[in-house]
Amino acid sequence: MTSPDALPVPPADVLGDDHALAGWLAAAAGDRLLQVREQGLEGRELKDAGDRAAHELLVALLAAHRPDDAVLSEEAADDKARLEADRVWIVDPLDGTREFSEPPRDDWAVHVALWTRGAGDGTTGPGDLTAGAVAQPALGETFTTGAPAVVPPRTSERPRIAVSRSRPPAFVQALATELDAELVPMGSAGVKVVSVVRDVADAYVHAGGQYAWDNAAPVAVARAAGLFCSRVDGGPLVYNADDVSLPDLVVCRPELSEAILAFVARHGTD
Ligand SMILES: Nc1ncnc2c1ncn2[C@@H]1O[C@H](COP(=O)(O)O)[C@@H](OP(=O)(O)O)[C@H]1O
Ligand SMILES: [Mg+2]
Repeated sequence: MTSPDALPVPPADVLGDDHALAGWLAAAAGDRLLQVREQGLEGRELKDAGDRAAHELLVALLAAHRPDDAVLSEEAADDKARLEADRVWIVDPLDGTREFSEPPRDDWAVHVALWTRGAGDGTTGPGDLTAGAVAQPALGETFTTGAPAVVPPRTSERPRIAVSRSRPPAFVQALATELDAELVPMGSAGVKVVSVVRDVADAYVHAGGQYAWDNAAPVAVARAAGLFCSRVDGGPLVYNADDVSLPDLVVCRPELSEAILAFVARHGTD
């Protein structure tokens, strides 16, 4: 257990700003995960210790600083109170748990997103994401909606598609062939989205399974940076739905969305 007196304290200017708080929370959990990685654990023990430590820290900090808000975390039961709440933090305390347990890999992340009732244009249900942050602690980087990243000019003429390292959807290989694209396998949905923000990749395409916590914060950060985000059928990404499954998405430079969605419309994702 994280004892309350071991909790880091957010600076005053962070407390009043959801964007800043999301970034500070993700970075704080990332620092905790870097400490856990130094404890000499391996394999399943290291994965479990990381998941638990980051989850407990985020839940304790949210209880301390946003006591009226609901929380949906990968590492806790979904009590559905969130469906009546006006504000819901959607967190994945450790995304890319597998890669976290394989030092010195750096492709793992902390995701913190805020969903707010009444936000959005009505296409994404009763509310939408209003703040978010993705920390990539092993790089010492945190990307937030508060200070949206400026996506640099594209350095690769040939599109680079970030794809799951352990569960790449089969259709993405055919998509890459059609677009004359290169596949870039890596762990963590957050790291793949951040790789598009950083011009390490130009698109992230996934299907076959994922949950709201895997992509909420990455999508908040990607939208703020001006990237295109949708389901693979072009439909909206809906958060804080009853069903936490959100199995597919496309995040890409805007100029690639048409070709990717057209491929999926023609060939499906089987
Ligand atoms: N087919 C699938 N079904 C369920 N979850 C999936 C999945 N493919 C990827 N994910 C989840 O999405 C996150 C990123 O996966 P990947 O690294 O393979 O791209 C991981 O989250 P966690 O590490 O939080 O479990 C992983 O569990
Ligand atoms: Mg995850």
